[in-house]
Amino acid sequence: MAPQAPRQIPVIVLAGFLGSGKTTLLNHLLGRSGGTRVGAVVNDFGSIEIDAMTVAGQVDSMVSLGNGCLCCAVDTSELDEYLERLARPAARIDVIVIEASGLAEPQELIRMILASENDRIVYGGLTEVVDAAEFAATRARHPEIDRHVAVADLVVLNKADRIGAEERRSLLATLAELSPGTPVVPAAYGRIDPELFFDRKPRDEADEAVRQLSFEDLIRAEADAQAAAGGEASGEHACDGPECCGHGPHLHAAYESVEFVSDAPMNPRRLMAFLDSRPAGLYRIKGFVHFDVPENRQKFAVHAVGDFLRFYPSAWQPDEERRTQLVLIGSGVDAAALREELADCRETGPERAEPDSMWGVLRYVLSGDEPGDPDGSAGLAPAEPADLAPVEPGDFADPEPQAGR
Ligand SMILES: Nc1nc2c(ncn2[C@@H]2O[C@H](COP(=O)(O)OP(=O)(O)OP(=O)(O)O)[C@@H](O)[C@H]2O)c(=O)[nH]1
Repeated sequence: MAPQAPRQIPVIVLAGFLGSGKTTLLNHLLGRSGGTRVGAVVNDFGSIEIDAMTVAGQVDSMVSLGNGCLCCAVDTSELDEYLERLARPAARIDVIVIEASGLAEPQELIRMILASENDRIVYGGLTEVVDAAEFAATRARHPEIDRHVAVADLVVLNKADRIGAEERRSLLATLAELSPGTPVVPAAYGRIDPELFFDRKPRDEADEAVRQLSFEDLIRAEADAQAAAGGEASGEHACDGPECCGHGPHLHAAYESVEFVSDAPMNPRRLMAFLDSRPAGLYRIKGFVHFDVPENRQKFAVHAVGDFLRFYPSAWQPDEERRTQLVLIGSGVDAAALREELADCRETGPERAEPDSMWGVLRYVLSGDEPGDPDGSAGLAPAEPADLAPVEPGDFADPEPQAGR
């Protein structure tokens, strides 16, 4: 009897602009993977690997890559090494998910996976997560996003809880136009059916409009782009700069990340003043905050995406160092000034902040009726759509949150 060819492990790329909900979706899938063993490559744009910390502990095997976008930070052979680690038979992984940074070029990742010499893996498709509340503004700033949607095999219209029926209809029509024939799944908190992700049915090869891009397609696309740019095409991707791929600057060329770490606790009022006045270019903030305020000594995960701001309290692990770790990602931001402003938010004296100093923070915490973080990872993936905590009139000395925040 001829030996059976080993089953190939699908490698799925999970992409989407900054803060669209990739980690939330991945956590949802990991919590519901059943017997499917998932390996993950998690790529953080900043050098503090917040996403990796959030996913760790849930995934069966993980490789984390910080400080840059996968599309430029590694080449095919390096990515191959990471995939090799996850695909080794001893790990018994069924599917590998690459969570790209919110600024990565998915096409470059696909190209690298298709060029992989590892015969235990096979490209499994691109899932593009779209932030329903931010998509229109993001497209206006970055028309390149259209290209990402166009090459997707599955589009998740996430944060559907943040938009109305009319906007939802209009977004679905736009997405259908950008990626004809591609399934679009509206979701809140990335709660899609795991079957959709792990067990995707092969596309109908006869249907040109909806079929998955092949390596030849990508080579051809690259050749066309290179020819248009007056250069030579090559099969191997060796990205050496923002303009190198022939289709305009990579998204991350316009962004920088600023990291902030403090062992001293943060003063809640000063931190809220910083967050409420954050510059428009500072699109994304994520991380964990340590407040040493009586009754509020939990670990507070914080997320800002555009105008959106939320805190998610959870318990510190017994052996976890209580410290603040933040990554701020923006365009045209003054990194030194941001670091200085954050340093000024630290508690300096021996006196402790009063419990009522937390009110400004607690306004951005999900209400007590919410099931909260289902996996205990960092409060990043509430199991239900969320409202802000109910606020009694006159409860707070500070003004109400601004619209959208
Ligand atoms: N209202 C609402 N918030 C969501 C939804 N999905 C995710 N979020 C919140 O959006 C914020 C960002 O989510 P993440 O999953 O960290 O986004 P991401 O795409 O991994 O972010 P980057 O890796 O920085 O690009 C968090 O506060 C999430 O709780 C959703 O469907 N609705």
